[in-house]
Amino acid sequence: MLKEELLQDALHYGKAFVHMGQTAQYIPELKNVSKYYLGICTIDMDGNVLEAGDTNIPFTIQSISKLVSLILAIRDCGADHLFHDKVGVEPTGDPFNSIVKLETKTRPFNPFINAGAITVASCISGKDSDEKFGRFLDFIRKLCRNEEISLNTAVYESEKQTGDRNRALAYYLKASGILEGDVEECLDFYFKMCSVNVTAHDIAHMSLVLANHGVDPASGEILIEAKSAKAIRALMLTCGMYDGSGEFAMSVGFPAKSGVGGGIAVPLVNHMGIGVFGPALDSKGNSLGGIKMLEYISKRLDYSLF
Ligand SMILES: NC(=O)CC[C@H](N)C(=O)O
Repeated sequence: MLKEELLQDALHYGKAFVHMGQTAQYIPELKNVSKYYLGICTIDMDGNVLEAGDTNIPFTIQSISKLVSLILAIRDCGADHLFHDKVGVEPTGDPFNSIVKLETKTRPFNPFINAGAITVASCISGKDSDEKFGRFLDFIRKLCRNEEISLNTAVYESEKQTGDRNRALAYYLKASGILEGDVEECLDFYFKMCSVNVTAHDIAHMSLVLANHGVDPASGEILIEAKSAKAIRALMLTCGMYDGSGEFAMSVGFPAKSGVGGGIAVPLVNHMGIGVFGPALDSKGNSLGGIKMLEYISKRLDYSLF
């Protein structure tokens, strides 16, 4: 049984590693965040919340937003079209912002690397970036059960100003015929969705919905089709921690999705949702303290998918 004491122990364990990581250096606004924050929140199927550390500090969702945009894109253009014509479902073994495979393969390997997520963003319905982002916000507020979720304008502007690598990926995808529509509108939406402020508690709730096959256990509302929730959990396991996914599967054994803001979302099927925040990142862009806390919990509970 998971108890708050165990989360406190995990926090204590994770904190010992934080000094070895650093905040995302390529996004100026994220560079300035203190790397010493660390927190973990769990919510079970009955709505019981356990927390330790910095669970109410807002941070930008970054790549965890790729879960939300993927659900919307599946809804808007269908899983068959999306996974057949636009993005694959295979891990790359390359960093999240890599461009190297775009020339040899027609579609991005998976929806979680930046090239894949930018493609997915282009598949979401909406006449422009504002309309797409409005739909994104409505949906993430439901997934997190928090009406207050909003854009961190400073981070959005910082990303937009410095996102030339993402711009390069997007224009390459446009030239290959994978990305359709206006590239700048698509990128604007992508930068916005990555720059939404959330807390570890919000991420725990989103993970809970994924763990409960797409249904919000509190309201009974179906937010994600069960089939999509299953596909997304599978993709989280194989690609959610980028080129660190294999190691994470071995050491922790849970499906997870990280973001360079320091968040990790972990849905434990039929059990609970976990949300982690720790902005000190490892060399792959995953939360260092966050991974250590999850490793600790997985070992102490002897709970892993494998
Ligand atoms: N891994 C991440 O969280 C990357 C997201 C970030 N917004 C980027 O595009 O580079």
